[in-house]
Amino acid sequence: MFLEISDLEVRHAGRTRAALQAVTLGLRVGEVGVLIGPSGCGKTTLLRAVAGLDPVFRGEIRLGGSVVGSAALSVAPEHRRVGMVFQEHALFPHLSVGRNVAFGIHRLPRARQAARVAEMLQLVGLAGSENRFAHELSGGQQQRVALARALAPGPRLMLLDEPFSSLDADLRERLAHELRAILKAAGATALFVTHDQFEAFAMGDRIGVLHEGRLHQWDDACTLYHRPATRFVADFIGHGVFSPATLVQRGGRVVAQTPLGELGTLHACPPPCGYPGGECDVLLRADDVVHDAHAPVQAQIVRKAFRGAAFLYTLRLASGHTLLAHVPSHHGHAVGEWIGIRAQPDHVLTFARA
Ligand SMILES: Nc1ncnc2c1ncn2[C@@H]1O[C@H](COP(=O)(O)OP(=O)(O)OP(=O)(O)O)[C@@H](O)[C@H]1O
Repeated sequence: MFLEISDLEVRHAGRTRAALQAVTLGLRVGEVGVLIGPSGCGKTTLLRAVAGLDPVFRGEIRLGGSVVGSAALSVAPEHRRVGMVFQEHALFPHLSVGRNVAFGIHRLPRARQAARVAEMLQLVGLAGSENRFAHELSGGQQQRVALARALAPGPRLMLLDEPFSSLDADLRERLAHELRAILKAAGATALFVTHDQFEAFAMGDRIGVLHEGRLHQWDDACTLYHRPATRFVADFIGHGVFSPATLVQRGGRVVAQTPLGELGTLHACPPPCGYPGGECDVLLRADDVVHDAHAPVQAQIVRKAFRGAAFLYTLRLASGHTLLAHVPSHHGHAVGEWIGIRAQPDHVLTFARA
């Protein structure tokens, strides 16, 4: 691993609760890692600890095999060779784009500086913009200049803290894909913070879900979605609801009795004895619940949200349980209408009752 964080604990002065606890993760050279989680979960603190801006209380941070941060040792931020891009673009408005990008490489001979600036601007899609001024650029262009500036000194690791949060949704999504391509072209290893899971999925080779200072899971997007390690991750990633279920053994297989009927394809499902009396909750995502006019179970549409090809329906069963379903948008059901629904999950995820 190139970046290795083990059992990291970070505490802020005057706070009783640790901002980060027992965080362990690793990134290989050239990988992009993304941290997501609700506001205050510790994302920025983790980046700041890696940069050397917040002290380590317990555990270790290693870069390229050497410890850069522990309770006993802290390599100064400027000696970690880490590049940073933060929310606000923080370009120098009175300097040209070229001078901004050259900021971290002013010790190089002028000709080499100019060549490196041109190379970085080419990489971020702003070739030939050296003489423009920061205030003449759009928000997205300014962020790309900030990225070029951070990449110019050839950092070993790039840290990006919600660099697109001030931009509109469309531009953000496009830039997330572009940024990934730029980081890959530069061969950069990067750790990126966002609270937007679509951005995380677009960017990350590995994604970490943080909650109240603890890392619940560190995995690729597919595993995170299909095999959430905890109830919190299951809830945070993707649209879904927990539905009460009773697991029962029937012959050689386990079935889950739910308000939507019996679910029988329980991949990697624990035996009923895994929960007291087989009573647990199953996660039903909006994609797992389909509209079927012939289904015996009926649900009332409580809310509809247009999502392009599909509507996201919030449904209520006669039992009072709530469900979510993606229903193709050519169906013209009205709010209040009762429709037939069926569960067809690929696999069923079970959790202990909250
Ligand atoms: N300098 C500080 N002094 C004291 N407490 C702090 C300091 N910085 C952060 N905290 C606290 O540490 C916890 C983690 O904060 P952090 O900024 O890392 O969260 P975050 O996930 O980046 O949040 P957001 O998404 O809102 O930026 C929060 O409870 C926060 O209030």
